[in-house]
Amino acid sequence: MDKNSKKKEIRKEILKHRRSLTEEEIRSGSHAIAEKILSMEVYQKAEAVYLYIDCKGEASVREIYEAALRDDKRIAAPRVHGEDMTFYYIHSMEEDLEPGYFAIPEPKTSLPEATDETALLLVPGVGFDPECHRLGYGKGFYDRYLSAHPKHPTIALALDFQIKEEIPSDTFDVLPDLVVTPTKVYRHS
Ligand SMILES: Nc1nc2c(c(=O)[nH]1)N(C=O)[C@@H](CNc1ccc(C(=O)N[C@@H](CCC(=O)O)C(=O)O)cc1)CN2
Ligand SMILES: Nc1ncnc2c1ncn2[C@@H]1O[C@H](COP(=O)(O)OP(=O)(O)OP(=O)(O)O)[C@@H](O)[C@H]1O
Repeated sequence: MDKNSKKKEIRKEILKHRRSLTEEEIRSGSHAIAEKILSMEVYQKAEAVYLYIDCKGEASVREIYEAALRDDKRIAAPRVHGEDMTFYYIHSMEEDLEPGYFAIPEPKTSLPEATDETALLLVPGVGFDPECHRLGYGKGFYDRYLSAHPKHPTIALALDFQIKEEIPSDTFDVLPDLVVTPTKVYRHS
């Protein structure tokens, strides 16, 4: 099977599994992930955190968002423009977002564009492998963003079922520095 068909197959399988999760599974897994990330120096030293607005069974960034607010860090979230993604600073998930690309809440364009090139960037994903290869929705938004903004430290969040033995990789893939799950931290070699 070619690489893209293989990716499609893995994506389909993981998304199917994701739809069967309970709120409680997502909540407890996301809590364990948040505890790990919040204890890391890379979080504690970050002046800003670029997060994603989780939906449809993705690992939740809520606790990290709340901690970052308390810790007086700047917080930014992505908005899709054509093939690209721009981050905007937000103060509140309740007030600063509106429904956007595929109904994912996105920051309003009246907000200031984020300019913190060394912010800690939290990466969403559909699947990962122990070498930190990442499978997304197949549109390449994070690969393109990270190849244009290479200075961010990056941490991907995943529940354990999202880790597969091997995700086929492409030369343009930009791997996150770490993949954090409720039970493990993966770092590529
Ligand atoms: N929470 C979150 N925000 C994000 C991303 C993400 O992965 N997660 N993105 C990362 O790139 C960007 C948006 N990328 C997306 C790319 C494709 C689809 C998409 O095709 N969705 C379809 C099919 C998914 C499915 O089969 O479930 C859909 O929602 O119907 C959605 C988002 C920016 N914001
Ligand atoms: N740096 C880049 N410059 C231009 N195109 C790119 C770049 N990175 C990825 N792409 C394009 O994006 C498409 C999707 O890539 P890939 O299958 O790796 O997506 P994905 O990582 O699963 O999805 P996503 O990043 O949206 O969550 C590819 O067809 C590729 O051509």
